[in-house]
Amino acid sequence: MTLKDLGFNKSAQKLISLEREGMKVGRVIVEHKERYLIQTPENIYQAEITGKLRYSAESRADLPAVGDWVTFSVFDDNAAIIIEVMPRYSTLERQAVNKFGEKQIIATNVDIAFIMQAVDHDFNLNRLERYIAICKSSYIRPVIILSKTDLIGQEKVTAIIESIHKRISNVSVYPISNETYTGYEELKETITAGNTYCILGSSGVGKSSLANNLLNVPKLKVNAISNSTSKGKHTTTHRELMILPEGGVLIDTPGMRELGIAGDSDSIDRTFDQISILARNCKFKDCTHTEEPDCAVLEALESGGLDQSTYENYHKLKREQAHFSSTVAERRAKDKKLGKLYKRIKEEKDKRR
Ligand SMILES: Nc1nc2c(ncn2[C@@H]2O[C@H](COP(=O)(O)OP(=O)(O)OP(=O)(O)O)[C@@H](O)[C@H]2O)c(=O)[nH]1
Ligand SMILES: [Zn+2]
Repeated sequence: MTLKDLGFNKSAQKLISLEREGMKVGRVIVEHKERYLIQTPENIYQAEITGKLRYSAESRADLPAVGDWVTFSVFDDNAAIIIEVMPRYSTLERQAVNKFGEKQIIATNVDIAFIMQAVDHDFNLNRLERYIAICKSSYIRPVIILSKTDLIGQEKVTAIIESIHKRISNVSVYPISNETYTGYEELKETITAGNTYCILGSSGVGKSSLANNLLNVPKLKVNAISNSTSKGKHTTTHRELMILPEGGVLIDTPGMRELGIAGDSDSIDRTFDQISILARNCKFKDCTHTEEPDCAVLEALESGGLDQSTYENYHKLKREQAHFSSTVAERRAKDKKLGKLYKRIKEEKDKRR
């Protein structure tokens, strides 16, 4: 195995130097309560972080996450201490439920996300757009996978693909069936060594089935593994970062199951290409496309050149975004105010001495 097999590609090379004297470089494959498994081409290490790293971390985001490249040193046998988390070229995160609106990292250094929707009742263009927005704000390339094509006719599949292309540009769509393996050849051709992948989508769309099929895990074996882990055995078999047999790395963490919007508002604009192109012709540069005169977006909406649902989804995402960023901004402002207050109190004290 080489570092490339573990996903060390050009994007990583740009940020990460491997010249670390006396230290090892590896990739985090499991994170659980500040305990980690690190994989190198030769070995897997159980690791903790240095006290320095813990205390200098300003938030959870500064601690290692699955997908991170880290430097570490080894003391007896397989025990290791993580010294440094290397810079990330992409970060998949979600708005955590914690009170500060702090983002929670789901995985890092992911190149491509397979956004999965089933062609039966799960199919929903707004939700697709939402996932694409998440990917773009995370610097991850989205690819759409339509699953369960065995449940409907080819004509309907074609119609769904057309409806996607009408709303969403520059994203490839792969129709597959996990039952009949239809579409797998085309999909596998896009998977290349050195890249890291993840699968996003609602519950029940077939994410585990896809992962198992890509990993060539026989169905029976999946059950055997989950049985042994539920008995509380030490779970070295449990990995959240796996190497695909034909090359490429797949990350599957529990956090991927539920995602919200947590990104910059630009990413939404980038997703809604059509709207941003129209917006260039709005009279006002800061047009919100809601009530302004000479708004090119509203005009397109009226003339039918812009889909009503695209327009509504755009505003919905913007609102969520605004809500999210205001909580973070408010917190920052509060911290700043507190900081000033502490400083003033200290100054007053010093004066009195
Ligand atoms: N007919 C059909 N059924 C499928 C296909 N893919 C998955 N299923 C079935 O759909 C159900 C859910 O599949 P999973 O792979 O567990 O879906 P998931 O997205 O991992 O679901 P969560 O674990 O809840 O997130 C299972 O009963 C699968 O057998 C498919 O392509 N065609
Ligand atoms: Zn406008």
